Parts: sequence; structure tokens; C-alpha cells
Amino acid sequence: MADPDSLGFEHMGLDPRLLQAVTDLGWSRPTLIQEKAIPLALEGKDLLARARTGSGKTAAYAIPMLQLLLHRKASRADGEARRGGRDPVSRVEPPAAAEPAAAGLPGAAGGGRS
Ligand SMILES: Nc1ncnc2c1ncn2[C@@H]1O[C@H](COP(=O)(O)OP(=O)(O)OP(=O)(O)O)[C@@H](O)[C@H]1O
Repeated sequence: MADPDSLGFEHMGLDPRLLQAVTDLGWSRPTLIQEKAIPLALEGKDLLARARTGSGKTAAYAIPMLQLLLHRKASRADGEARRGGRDPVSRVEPPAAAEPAAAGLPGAAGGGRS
């Protein structure tokens, strides 16, 4: 299944947590579709790829997706920290109180023509 001549996961610039996860799964090498797709997806390219069932397509798109999410979270947290605030990703805020449906609309109480 894995391509013995493939560039290893460790050469793809993956987040250490993803590399660890791949190692924990016992995946020593990427499959062909992973080797071809992951670097392009990490560059932000849009891909349409086809490979046999069971060839590892799920990880071919899930690994770059997780990497982009991890980096987005890290850069948002950095930006927030530089502004002296808290990490907006880990912050849990209750939803804002619902506005009255007609508030501010012409014809609503206080907002329309009289
Ligand atoms: N690099 C890898 N090394 C070893 N095993 C892998 C590797 N990548 C995926 N696998 C394993 O291969 C199996 C098939 O992978 P997966 O289901 O992702 O393939 P798929 O191409 O998405 O299949 P399908 O077409 O059925 O959706 C899974 O058990 C998965 O854990």
C-alpha cells in the first residue's frame, strides 16, 4: 500500500502533532496518492484526484486540512496575543441575545414612519 520510494511524511513540513499521529498509526511511508496530493494541498492548490479504493485518499485530504486548521488556530492565537487579548479560538462565548426580529426595520416599533 505505502510507496517505498515515496518522500516520507517527515519531509512534507507537517505539524509535529500530525507526524506523531501518523507514526502512532504505524504509517511509515505515504501512499502514492498521499505523496502526490499532500504537498500540493499544503500549498493551497485545489485538487481533483482519483485513486483506487483503499489507497489512502482520506488521509490525502485530511492531513492537509488538519494542518491548515492547526496553523490557522496558531496564527489567530498569535495575533490575539500580540494585541494583548485572549486566544479567540479557545474562547467560548455564549451566543448573543437574539435581537427582536423586526428591530430596526421600517415599520417596527420606533423604527418606522409614523
Ligand atoms: N500511508 C499509509 N500507510 C499505511 N496505511 C495507510 C496509509 N494511509 C492509509 N492507510 C490505511 O489504508 C486503509 C485505506 O485507507 P482509506 O480508507 O483512507 O483509503 P481510501 O482511498 O480513502 O478508500 P475509499 O476509496 O474506500 O474511500 C486504511 O486502513 C488506512 O488506515
